[in-house]
Amino acid sequence: MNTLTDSPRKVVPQMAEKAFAPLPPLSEQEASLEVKSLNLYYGSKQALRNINMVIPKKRVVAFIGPSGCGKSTLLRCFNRMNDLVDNCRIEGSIIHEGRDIYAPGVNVAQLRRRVGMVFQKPNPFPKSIYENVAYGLRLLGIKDKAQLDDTVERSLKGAALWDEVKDRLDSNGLSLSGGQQQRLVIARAIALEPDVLLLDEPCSALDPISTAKIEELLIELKDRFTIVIVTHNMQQAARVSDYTAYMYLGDLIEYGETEQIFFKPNRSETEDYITGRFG
Ligand SMILES: Nc1ncnc2c1ncn2[C@@H]1O[C@H](COP(=O)(O)OP(=O)(O)OP(=O)(O)O)[C@@H](O)[C@H]1O
Repeated sequence: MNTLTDSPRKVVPQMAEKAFAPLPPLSEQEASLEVKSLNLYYGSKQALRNINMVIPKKRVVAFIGPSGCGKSTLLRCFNRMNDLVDNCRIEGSIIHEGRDIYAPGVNVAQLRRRVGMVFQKPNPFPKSIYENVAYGLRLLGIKDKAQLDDTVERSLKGAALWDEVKDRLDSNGLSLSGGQQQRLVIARAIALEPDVLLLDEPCSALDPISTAKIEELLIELKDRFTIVIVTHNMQQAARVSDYTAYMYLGDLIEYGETEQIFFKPNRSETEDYITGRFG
């Protein structure tokens, strides 16, 4: 039985063991990702400590915390990007669609199609706008022109970029502005119809107007996708996320509804960070 899809249940965010007060249930949402007793080491250095959390479906979850606290490391665990790091060792499990993504035999390429990723610096391929979006579909063997055209258009519309590029789909993706490039990369990711989108500081290289467009886009996209975003910008976390996780030195210090984390944190460490007394 697929426990995630067959048995709707309350999703209760679990906190680091040393967290003081239990949080109320997040909602009646189903879980998209469930992290269980996750420890991660780079060589002998432990970068994540006993992380337990549930990421609910079709919500935006933000990871915040000072530099080096493990936000990107945790994000990269969700599509096994840390597998690419030589001396990285992981203990514990992450359940996605009822399966531990770290179990033997998991097809990592397939996992990465279901759990797409957008990086800090926009990284379009040096190809046309059209081919950037069609790229993953072609890798899947899709050749039908009408199907490709349709998916490219839907994905560019989904990424709020269609109106700006529909007359120049043959132009190189690298000719777009930084903000447009980031939306192109999002279009490329959603063309594969993932169920989770991971974003690692997607706006840190963008101007405020482009940032605002991406933020609006994320709020629209959560109707279709589960979104996990790492951000240094606390206002951004407050604006776009439903749930916020505060991390410090590899620990998940507090995780809960964004409003609660920002206005009524349970932990003094969270409050110190949110109010700028620390970090
Ligand atoms: N490939 C790696 N090899 C060794 N140590 C690493 C590697 N990547 C990250 N680390 C270390 O793991 C810890 C967590 O890093 P991570 O990049 O996840 O933090 P972060 O919270 O995302 O930081 P930032 O906000 O600065 O991006 C840091 O101490 C970092 O130096």
